[in-house]
Amino acid sequence: MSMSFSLRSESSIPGPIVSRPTLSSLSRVPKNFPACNFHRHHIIYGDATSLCKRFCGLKLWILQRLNLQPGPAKIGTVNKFGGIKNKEKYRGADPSQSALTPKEASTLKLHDDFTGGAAQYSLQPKGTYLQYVQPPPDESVAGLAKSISSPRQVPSCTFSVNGDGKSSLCIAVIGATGELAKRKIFPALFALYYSGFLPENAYIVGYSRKNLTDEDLRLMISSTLTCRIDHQQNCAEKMESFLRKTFYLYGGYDNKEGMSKLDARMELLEGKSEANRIFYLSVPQEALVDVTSTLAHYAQTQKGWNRVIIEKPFGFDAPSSNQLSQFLLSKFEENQIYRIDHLLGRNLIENLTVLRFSNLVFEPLWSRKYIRHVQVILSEDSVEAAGKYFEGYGIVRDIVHSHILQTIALFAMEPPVSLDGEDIRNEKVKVLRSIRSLEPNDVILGQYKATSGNNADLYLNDLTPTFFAAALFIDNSRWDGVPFMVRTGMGMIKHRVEIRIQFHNVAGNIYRECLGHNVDLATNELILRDLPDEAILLKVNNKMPGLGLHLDASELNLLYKDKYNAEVPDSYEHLLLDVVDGDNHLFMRSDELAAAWNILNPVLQEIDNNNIELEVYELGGRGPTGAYYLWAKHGVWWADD
Ligand SMILES: NC(=O)C1=CN([C@@H]2O[C@H](COP(=O)(O)OP(=O)(O)OC[C@H]3O[C@@H](n4cnc5c(N)ncnc54)[C@H](OP(=O)(O)O)[C@@H]3O)[C@@H](O)[C@H]2O)C=CC1
Ligand SMILES: O=C1O[C@H](COP(=O)(O)O)[C@@H](O)[C@H](O)[C@H]1O
Repeated sequence: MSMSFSLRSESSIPGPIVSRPTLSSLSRVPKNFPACNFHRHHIIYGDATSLCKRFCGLKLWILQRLNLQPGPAKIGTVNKFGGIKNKEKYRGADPSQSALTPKEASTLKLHDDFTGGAAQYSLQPKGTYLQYVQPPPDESVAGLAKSISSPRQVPSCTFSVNGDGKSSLCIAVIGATGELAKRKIFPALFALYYSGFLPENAYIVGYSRKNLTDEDLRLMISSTLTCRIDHQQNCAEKMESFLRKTFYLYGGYDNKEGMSKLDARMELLEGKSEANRIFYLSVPQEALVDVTSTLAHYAQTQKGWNRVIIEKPFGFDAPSSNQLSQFLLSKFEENQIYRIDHLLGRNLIENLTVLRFSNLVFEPLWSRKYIRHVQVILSEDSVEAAGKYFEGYGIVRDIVHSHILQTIALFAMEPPVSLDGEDIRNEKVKVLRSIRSLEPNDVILGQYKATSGNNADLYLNDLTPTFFAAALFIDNSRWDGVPFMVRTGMGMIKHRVEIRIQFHNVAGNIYRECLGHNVDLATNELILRDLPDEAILLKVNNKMPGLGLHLDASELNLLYKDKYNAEVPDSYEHLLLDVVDGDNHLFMRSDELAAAWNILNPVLQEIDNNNIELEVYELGGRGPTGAYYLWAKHGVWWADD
């Protein structure tokens, strides 16, 4: 039997606007929204040598690159926007090498410098309009253009240069030709633009090494922009205007010419008013050091704040990650750095804190006194990620280090002083530092079995785990002795993301005769589910109707799709908006990163030294049987898939 209950708030929520009822969004909901006032705030079938080249080589390479960089030279001081105040200093000593001022840019024929000889702009006398002239087709993009499905032509356009005194926002997507940019970043930016979450004077500038034009980029991304089912009004128009605000520049990642061109282009768009910039570094790790150093010196604005988004993986292990962090911190202030793990942009994650800290009924139960164990489950039915950087990294580095440990930190932290990002990060890092280093015998690692019928991409080296299960313990007074059972894998039976909290039995239960050996009846369980079907479920006992006394374990069920008639925004959208807002609570700070590596280090060392055998499991199955034994060892019963 299942019961449903509805968590209706006092004021009913108006229609489609409610795209993201989360903590961090409350400060930006439209005025008519009834909200409270927050302070915003492989097994290898190949040879081991090539494996080692790939596996260890990258790590060494990164370290070498890091060591080769010139010493720390953080330039300028950070202003209240997190931006660097003294631009002259970070531009470098030779003024003749510095980037163009808007004035210089306005007199420049942008023909070659800005578009690789493809597009032309001309500045009108008063400096308010640039005329964009459609470039002739460029052979270099013929292949790319062919690959574009149903391109939406954007006509030649004019755009207004920001001259109205309002602050502007330029979002530079570095690695703009990549998969991530195409599939996730540009669509998320469009969704934010569509919903009015980007400032009026927002511009998007794609940057990469390929010789493309503005128009090429627009064609490329236009096939991936979509409007939500519940947000369809003026969709085509909005796409067009978004594309008009989108530009492309090509250049190297390691030279100041490229980054200075980027800076000049953004200055031209920004005009004279306050200008803020976000740099989304959607490039492989190999390119990160080059990009960040030149970007820090040549592409930051001094007319507002600069924020840098760094993609996973965040290093390879503790030493490489620490070095990378030190390097980044020699170029940027901590509060400028946003390390993104898009899985943390899910509704479930934000709900962890909302549920706990905005209800009276959960927080008092949130400790070892009432909670027997917690299960954190993230299984993917797909193996899509296997072809990417995943090989050589594996699931521990890819998913456990950031996503799982961050989830546990948010779940288990003490109440933060406020919703301010730093207050939350202060609490998260305490949890991470209290988590006991993982003992290899408390860990089950597995790898899905690729068979001859499978795509070659699925074959991984034998040091790449695709399944991880472990019991983690937080050695602090709140959580002492409570096992946090983690299970995450690829190529599993079901796509499932949930947190299950099982409570202790009722002491001296006067209904024990009615419970028998039914564990469901003996235990209350709170399930926070993201996939499939986002829901909050609470298992409680109740009396079945009728004569006699029969207890039934029922679920109080808040099923999101029934309750909210709104599409859940993509997690990139959520997190990008957080960056725009300067809300960094879902992004890992350097000390969190280091603490997380310390937990995993013993296991990573065993994997890297080839001391742990990966248990092979069938694709589409339930994963290694060892995980069931591990669960049993800790007295936890397996929540079935
Ligand atoms: N895709 C995903 O789902 C996920 C991605 N990530 C992270 O985001 C990054 C970007 O992802 P994705 O777009 O899929 O990656 P890509 O491999 O597609 O790289 C993105 C762009 O970076 C440039 N690039 C590629 N290799 C190099 C290199 N060796 N040196 C310099 N530039 C290079 C290319 O642009 P050009 O040649 O035009 O300069 C490419 O288009 C990944 O490396 C990873 O770190 C993290 C989690 C998931
Ligand atoms: O960050 C990652 O996420 C994907 C899963 O993302 P989703 O949005 O498709 O659920 C995962 O496959 C990949 O390994 C990881 O790096």
